[in-house]
Amino acid sequence: MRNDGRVSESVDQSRLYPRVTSFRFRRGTLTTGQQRNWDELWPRLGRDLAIGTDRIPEEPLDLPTLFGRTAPAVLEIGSGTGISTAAMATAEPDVDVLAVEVYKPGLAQLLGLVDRGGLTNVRMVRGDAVVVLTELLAPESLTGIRVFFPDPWPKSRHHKRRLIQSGTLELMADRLKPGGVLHIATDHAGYAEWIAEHLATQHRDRPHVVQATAGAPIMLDRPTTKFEGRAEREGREVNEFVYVRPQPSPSRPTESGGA
Ligand SMILES: C[S@@+](CC[C@H](N)C(=O)[O-])C[C@H]1O[C@@H](n2cnc3c(N)ncnc32)[C@H](O)[C@@H]1O
Repeated sequence: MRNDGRVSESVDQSRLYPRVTSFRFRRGTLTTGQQRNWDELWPRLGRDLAIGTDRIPEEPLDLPTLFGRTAPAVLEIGSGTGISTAAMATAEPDVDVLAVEVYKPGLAQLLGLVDRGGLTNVRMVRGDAVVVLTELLAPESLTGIRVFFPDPWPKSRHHKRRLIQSGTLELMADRLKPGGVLHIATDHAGYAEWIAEHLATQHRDRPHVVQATAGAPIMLDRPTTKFEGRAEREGREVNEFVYVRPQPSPSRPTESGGA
């Protein structure tokens, strides 16, 4: 597809495109209240991305301008109905949250939660999170990335649609600041195995994440969403992955003692 130079050279583009999307379009009608929220709030809080192969590249986001301040920023991929987004943004007012979702009624619900909660630290994008990562966000711009209950695409022939792939992991790692956290949760055993395998086989000489061993710079407590509640009732284990982008290793002194 494109590479206009904005994408960090360290991310292997050939592993991202061509790609199939990790979502399927779902029709969704807004309730009257949601439509009112959409009309009133979306122009201020949300941004629509074009979808399709013939679209023109998106303008990159300037996070301080978007949020009106400079603060640690978290990207939540596939925010669904925004339950976790709103709860975590409420609990962490000093952190800015960018929620990306393709499902319009979910975003409309989140708009309502943001409005009722008086939240000033949430912004939304309607579109493909891979486009957001590739075109809108700069390398080392995020303190966290949350991927809660990504669609598991359980059939083997659909595994290529899973959001977590080597290329997307590398892209996520590239967009994280050193020390930034990638937090993934899934209730699907097969997807958990897949994620663990992909995390374990990252190229260590390319942007990557490693298992977190110390405290994280953002909260890790999630509220129970619809997906987690159902998993609990049905006896499925929720697997959680908390990984961080390592700090660059300090340059070794040369033999003459210089840096
Ligand atoms: C299974 S739901 C989980 C929703 C929410 N995270 C939760 O825990 O309730 C997965 C969501 O991810 C969204 N999604 C999947 N791939 C996406 C992508 N590439 N960009 C944006 N949203 C995506 C889907 O539309 C769906 O709403």
